[in-house]
Amino acid sequence: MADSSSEKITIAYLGPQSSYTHQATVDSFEGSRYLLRDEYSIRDVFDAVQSSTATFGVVPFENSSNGSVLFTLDLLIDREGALPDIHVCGEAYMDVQHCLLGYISKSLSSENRDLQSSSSSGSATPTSTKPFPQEPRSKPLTNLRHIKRIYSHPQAFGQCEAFLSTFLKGVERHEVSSTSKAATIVARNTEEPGTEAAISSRLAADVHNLTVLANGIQDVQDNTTRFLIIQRGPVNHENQSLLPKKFQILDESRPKKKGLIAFSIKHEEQGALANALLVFKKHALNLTSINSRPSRLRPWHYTFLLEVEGEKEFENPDLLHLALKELDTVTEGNKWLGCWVDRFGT
Ligand SMILES: O=C(O)C(=O)C[C@]1(C(=O)O)C=C[C@@H](O)C=C1
Repeated sequence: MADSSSEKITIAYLGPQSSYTHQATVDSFEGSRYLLRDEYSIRDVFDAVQSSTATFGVVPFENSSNGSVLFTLDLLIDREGALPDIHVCGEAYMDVQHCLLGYISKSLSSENRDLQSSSSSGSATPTSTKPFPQEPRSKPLTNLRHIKRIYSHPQAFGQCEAFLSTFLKGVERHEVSSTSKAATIVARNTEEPGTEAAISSRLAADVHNLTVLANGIQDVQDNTTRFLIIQRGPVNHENQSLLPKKFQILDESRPKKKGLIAFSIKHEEQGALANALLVFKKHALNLTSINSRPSRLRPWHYTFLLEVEGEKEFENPDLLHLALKELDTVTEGNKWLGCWVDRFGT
């Protein structure tokens, strides 16, 4: 699995540099034996690992306040069969504190002592669908009246709703491939500086020379994103040595392991989903999350992505094999998508 072109082990991540995924990758793969390479999209990270141009990939998986990253779920489900060898071999958690980045408008700088824009009272506006809207956690550090467009990753927009609907209500939103991509777009617009802003990290402000117009703008203080590390081929004891020690499945300091499996069921059969879930109960694999995505085989038919945790099954491939064989009898099809060390709380 080592890259033939060099001695280094290539890690592909969702870039450009200073994305949250980049920061999670730097934290996970320390040391000179790793070469970190940014990719344009989550799909590109999967493709790089599937085609072995990278040994491992790092992608966002879910956020504690805004839920699953659908792009990643869909690529794991792999409806077109283009990513048959992708397996998850690790996870990483990162605290995500979003900032609004841009430029302070020169024409409004004299008004900046009045920190709230005149069009905002600083309170979220009640609507019929949200009669008691959440109040924003932070206030702008400067006047935001000059901002006409905001760029960010869809996940980040979802995590900053209260701030946006209070201080940047009605401002055009542009979804881009990552928060750091958003920062590069804003930094490159030299024609109308000040009219664009990005939701991105403090690190991105430093890297792209942007001003922090507001910080901590996410809806909840404790905002964590979980990232997955992916590799080509199944996770087994032999191919663990390329991973940093903290991710190696035999590291006894963290005995709890997690696993991921995709399956579909015959929806028309009564109890089909319950029967599939019972297999995991029987084999002492505790279910920790379940996601469903349209299978696109027929309308209203779903593929389920199930995350399980346990100890002995992962240590013993025969026991796991037994559980999967049993699952074969109650599902329409299933795929084991890897297992890894539980790193929650590290
Ligand atoms: O855009 C980035 O910086 C990313 O790394 C992606 C991503 C995500 O998809 O969840 C990662 C962390 C934050 O939750 C927001 C965006």
